[in-house]
Amino acid sequence: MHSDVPKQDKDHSVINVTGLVNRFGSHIVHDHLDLTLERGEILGVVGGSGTGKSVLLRSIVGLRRPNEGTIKVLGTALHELDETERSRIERRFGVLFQQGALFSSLNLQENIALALIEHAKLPREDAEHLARVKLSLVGLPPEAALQFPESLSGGMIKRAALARALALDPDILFLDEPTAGLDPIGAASFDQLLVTLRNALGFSVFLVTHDLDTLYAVCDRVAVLSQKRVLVVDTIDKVAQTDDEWVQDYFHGPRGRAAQHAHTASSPTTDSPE
Ligand SMILES: Nc1ncnc2c1ncn2[C@@H]1O[C@H](COP(=O)(O)OP(=O)(O)OP(=O)(O)O)[C@@H](O)[C@H]1O
Repeated sequence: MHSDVPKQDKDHSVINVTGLVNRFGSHIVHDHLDLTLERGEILGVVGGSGTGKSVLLRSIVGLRRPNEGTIKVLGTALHELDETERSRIERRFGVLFQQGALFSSLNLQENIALALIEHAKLPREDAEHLARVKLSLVGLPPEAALQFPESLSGGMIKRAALARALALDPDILFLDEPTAGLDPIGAASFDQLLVTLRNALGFSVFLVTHDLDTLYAVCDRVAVLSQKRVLVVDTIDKVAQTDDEWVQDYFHGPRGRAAQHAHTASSPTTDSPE
């Protein structure tokens, strides 16, 4: 599936993290961590619990100011910008947090329109029209536009949250555990949707996940966080060969082997033209 990656310009990475340090009191989470997200790629970020995946994501999207280091997003160092300039760059991000975070008092169309009214200053009618387009983009039926989050399945909520993250046509999509809580069929269908949209729209994806099936199905590269840094970042097959205890347990334990077999078995079918 990842053979379909849009053409990448290796000189134009969209995120450059250099020498990142994050600490909470005496607890050092990141110690001079470096990482790059290339234009158009889906980068999976994995690591044991507490290795700092979410803190890294929050630092990059500007929700946490790092103690040291530089984070360049789309060529600009975020933390050097004033509020107005930063929000201009941040509009080019789409973020989907683990807890979907749709407003329960708004229907789906209103949830998505809100971002368009607030940030793109669209009139309500245009915003709601565009919201319906986004909902259909993520595969939701027209009638879902008027439904409220509480009446939807977990899979539909994830899709609606993705539609909202895509509302402003982002250059970079940040996803924190997007398939958590979905059954395997719902998760596989979300993975497929993500690849389809990335191929069609060309955005870059920073994906934090524990889901091995997702890693095999969607990621062009995988970064492993360990010992306060990026231990390795490469294609999943190369990462899986890294001589590290956590990597070996993760990729070659029972779940890792099952995910790899499932991917190998499905590859010829998914890669062949329809
Ligand atoms: N606001 C905070 N105050 C203090 N410590 C924090 C704070 N946020 C995160 N941490 C600590 O930073 C470390 C990294 O947390 P983070 O949530 O990024 O881990 P993670 O890799 O995403 O873990 P998981 O896979 O379990 O979600 C943890 O030890 C956590 O307790």
